[in-house]
Amino acid sequence: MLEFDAAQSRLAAAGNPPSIAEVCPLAEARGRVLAQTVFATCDLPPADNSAMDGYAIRHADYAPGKRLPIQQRCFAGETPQPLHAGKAIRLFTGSLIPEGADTVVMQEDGNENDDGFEILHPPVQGAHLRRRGEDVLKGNQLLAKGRLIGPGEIALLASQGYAEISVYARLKIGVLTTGDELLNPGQPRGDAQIYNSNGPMLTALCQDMGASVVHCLHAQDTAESLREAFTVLLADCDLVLTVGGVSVGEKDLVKPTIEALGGTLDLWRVCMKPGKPVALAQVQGKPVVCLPGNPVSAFVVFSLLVTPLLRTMQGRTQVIPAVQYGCLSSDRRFKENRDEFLRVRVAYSSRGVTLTPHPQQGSGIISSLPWAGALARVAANTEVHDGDTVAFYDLRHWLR
Ligand SMILES: Nc1nc2c(c(=O)[nH]1)N[C@H]1C(S)=C(S)[C@@H](COP(=O)(O)OP(=O)(O)OC[C@H]3O[C@@H](n4cnc5c(N)ncnc54)[C@H](O)[C@@H]3O)O[C@H]1N2
Ligand code: MOO
Repeated sequence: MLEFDAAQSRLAAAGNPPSIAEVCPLAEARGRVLAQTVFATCDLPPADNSAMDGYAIRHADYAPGKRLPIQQRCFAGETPQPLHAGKAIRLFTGSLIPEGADTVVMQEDGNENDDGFEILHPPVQGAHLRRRGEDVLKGNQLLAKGRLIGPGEIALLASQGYAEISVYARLKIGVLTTGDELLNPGQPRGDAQIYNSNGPMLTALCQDMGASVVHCLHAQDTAESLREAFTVLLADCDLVLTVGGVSVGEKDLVKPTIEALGGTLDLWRVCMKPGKPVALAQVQGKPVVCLPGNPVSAFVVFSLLVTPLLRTMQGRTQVIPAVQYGCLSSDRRFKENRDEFLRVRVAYSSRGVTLTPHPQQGSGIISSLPWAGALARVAANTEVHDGDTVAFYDLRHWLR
């Protein structure tokens, strides 16, 4: 059997980073991946400015009980006059600091009348100033190529005046489901049929990762139907994910079909539960990953084994998210001869992280999927019980 971590590294390396970049408006860049390292175009803030609504003074002008006449009222966006000795300039949060001023006094720390501003508490020199360049210096690196763009990255890029940005082309994925027992939601169902849930699930998982699902096809369990579907998927997509039909059953035709298309396929027995049968193929220069058909197995294999490959192919530099640790809370004991990935709920408290497993851990229990927030790992041949520390994979990190 192939160790779980070895399978994960092998899959992470099974595809190439993208070579095509495109220009994307910043407003549409969330979830895209930077194709260029970005540098600061200006100091940030671009000039010294006030962090408070208050008064700009020279610190040396302060004396208890003294009033400083107001020389100017200067709003954010206006240009202040140079500050005269013995005067104060009224300013607001974001107002530029006048030349000659070295301190801002908050309005709450004094009072203003027609004779000027009286300061009630001795001010600290340099207080409430936001210095030019204290955030970012012009020319410094802002964000590295390969970075996933989220709201924070967008804020930083916008603050530097970037209206558009170079990102990698979206990864194009094709999903292929197999099995004659399956039918699409919306159709009337016969007794021996079940609805295809893996197709919509994998589509949504890929979309959450920022990829584009170009096709989600269903093939009947015949060589011809499979070959037809593969031909379309390989022509239009960078990566193909198939689900079902790769284990040991008599109708498992995925492997021969891939071989007939000139591909090579390695069928792995990964030391993980759920998710033992996983195959990796290269067909016409494109990776094809075959996931086990049981819905939970497909979900777990996608989350932990396939997402690193997606991130590699998206050009992201961080392809394996962090693994965290928490304390198991369960009246059951767990022990398997494969590494077991339990669907758990995660609770954070001042005492630490608690992981509560779903009561049903079978690989067909679809109702556990919207319930779970993480996958907790129980090492093979190791018994764990209530209170034990185990590794867990938080799906908020692993599925983005
Ligand atoms: N004799 C053995 N039988 C099985 C073994 C084994 O080692 N020896 N492994 C079991 C494990 S573990 C898994 S996982 C499955 C994997 O089988 P396949 O990947 O070939 O998948 P299928 O047989 O096609 O389907 C399995 C199961 O999942 C349902 N399914 C498939 N596709 C969908 C879909 N799109 N939507 C909803 N449900 C789907 C399918 O109806 C089956 O119930 O093999 C075990 N058997
Ligand atoms: O590997 Mo199967 O995926 O245990 O259900």
